[in-house]
Amino acid sequence: MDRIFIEALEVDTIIGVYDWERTIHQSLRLDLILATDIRSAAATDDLRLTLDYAAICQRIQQFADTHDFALVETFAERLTDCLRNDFPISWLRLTVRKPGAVPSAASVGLEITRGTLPETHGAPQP
Ligand SMILES: Nc1nc2c(c(=O)[nH]1)N=C([C@H](O)[C@@H](O)CO)CN2
Repeated sequence: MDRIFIEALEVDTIIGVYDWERTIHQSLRLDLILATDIRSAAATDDLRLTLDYAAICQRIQQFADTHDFALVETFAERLTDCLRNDFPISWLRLTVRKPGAVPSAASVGLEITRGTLPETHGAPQP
């Protein structure tokens, strides 16, 4: 299975559990890996036959603009549902980082993996 990736996408949103976080916008930094089969798009040179990473980035910022959550967990899970609903994504790995949330840490956040990899019959891959 081939994979399309998006690295270090910065999105602004309202996110956080504390009262002061409910009144400001903060940046999240996202990495995505999206499983797909690029062969038909490559054979025909046709964007419609692959996952359009620009359209996916645009959808992510639109999602961030129209939702506000307390937890990065909720943001990640709901964004994943949204992307899998709007694009033909059978499997994805999403990393969400919240820069500056813990000043003494280089980074905090989470990574989730959802869906199945067709050619591996659902077995997880690194
Ligand atoms: N597992 C999580 N822990 C924490 C979260 C979170 O979203 N998931 N959020 C916060 C605060 O909002 C923090 O980012 C503010 O600095 C604390 N812990």
